[in-house]
Amino acid sequence: MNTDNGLSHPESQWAAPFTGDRPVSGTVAIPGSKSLTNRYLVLAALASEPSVVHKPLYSRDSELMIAALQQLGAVIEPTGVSGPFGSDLAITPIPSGPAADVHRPEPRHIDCGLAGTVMRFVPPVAALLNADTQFDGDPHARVRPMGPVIQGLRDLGVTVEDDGRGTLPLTVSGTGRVAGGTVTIDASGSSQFVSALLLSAVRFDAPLVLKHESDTAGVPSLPHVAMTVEVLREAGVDATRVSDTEWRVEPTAVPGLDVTVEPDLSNAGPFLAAAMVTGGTVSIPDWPSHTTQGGDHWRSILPQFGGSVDLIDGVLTATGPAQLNGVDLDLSEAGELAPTVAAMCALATGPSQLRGIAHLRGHETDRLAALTTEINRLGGNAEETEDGLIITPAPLHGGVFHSYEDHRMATAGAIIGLRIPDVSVENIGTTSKTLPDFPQMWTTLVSHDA
Ligand SMILES: O=C(O)C1=C[C@@H](OP(=O)(O)O)[C@@H](O)[C@H](O)C1
Ligand SMILES: C=C(OP(=O)(O)O)C(=O)O
Repeated sequence: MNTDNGLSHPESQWAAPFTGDRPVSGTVAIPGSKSLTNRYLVLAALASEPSVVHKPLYSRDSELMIAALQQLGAVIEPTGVSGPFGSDLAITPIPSGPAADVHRPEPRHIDCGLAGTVMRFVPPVAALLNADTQFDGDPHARVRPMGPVIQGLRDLGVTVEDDGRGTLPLTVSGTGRVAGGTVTIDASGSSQFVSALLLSAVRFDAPLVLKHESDTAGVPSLPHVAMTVEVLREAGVDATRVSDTEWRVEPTAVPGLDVTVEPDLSNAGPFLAAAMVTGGTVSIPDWPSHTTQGGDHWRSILPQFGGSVDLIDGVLTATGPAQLNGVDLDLSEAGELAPTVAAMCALATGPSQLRGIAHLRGHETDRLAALTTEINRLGGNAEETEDGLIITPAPLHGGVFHSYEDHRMATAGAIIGLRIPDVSVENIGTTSKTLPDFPQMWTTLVSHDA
């Protein structure tokens, strides 16, 4: 069995651990949610008092968010109180008020990496400063859609310059204030366009009424918008979901936050899938009894593959079936689970159809194309539809599973490698986007004798 954690050579191929017929069983503690960590950081930076975020995620996406907010004037430091995944964070907010800088400072530069939360959530924060802020990121970040954030800010009176493609790179020229008002955007490409404007609206001059209008589709990943509204409301902000196409946020002097980040339930997915595809049993502690994370959908998804799921005293336990069923799933509410689901479908005994995820073409990579190519490269039978994938059982064989700089592609390859010998994942280090310890955690779980 391979025990190289792959981190020493992040560009190399990582031999995925293969278990043969042995069930994978064990307990895996999962670090904090990317989505909650980055929302809390943004809101803490916009608050009117210092905040503490307990159990934050430490990963490339959250570190990019910390660096971005520091560029804009927030002070973010470890408190010195540490848990298993790192220190809690103390955040002193960005100084508020119009023209906080008497002399307009030199332009600031923000690296978004490939983080959707950074490239979407931070430009509206920059709009609140009396400064120019330039945003850019990884090569693939330059094709992820940004148009509705740009248009929304322009409709609010903010000057945003891009090269006309509606993507990074772009420059936000803030004046120190954003008026607020009613704005309509097409958020069918990403729920993050909605969350971005709602979060910064706490510091707008007047209430924000944000509407979604589209000829093609509704807002995907609605639980993530619900998460934004809940994070705002828990912080004392008057934020309202009027409908699935309209939200309202009142400007509020946000008191300091004292919040604890839940484990990342989407990142629990590959470990639960390990139980599912090998007929094993995997438990995840600290599963929240109430959550807005889309990853809570595992509780309804895994039984459709034939597995069983129990949530007892905050521990979620999944047990895999003798043979995986195919599934027919609308994943529009939880598209970020799709690569993990697709890996299970590729190992299932019946055909599967995944629907409602056309917007995955704008994720870290075009995930529908990437999953189709990589599953078929290993002998599988996957095809793209207009809004998803059809995956039909076919005998798989070993080979290289390419990750396209996408953490969830890399973990999908690892799942398939549990059951198919000689699968290598190219650039397993890309899992550092949200789960830097993935290779070590995976190897530890898979090597564990139940
Ligand atoms: O707001 C967030 O934290 C996220 C929203 C979703 O984006 P999309 O609506 O673009 O799928 C999700 O897929 C992404 O991983 C995180
Ligand atoms: C789509 C994802 O990330 P991002 O926040 O970069 O959009 C994801 O993590 O699956």
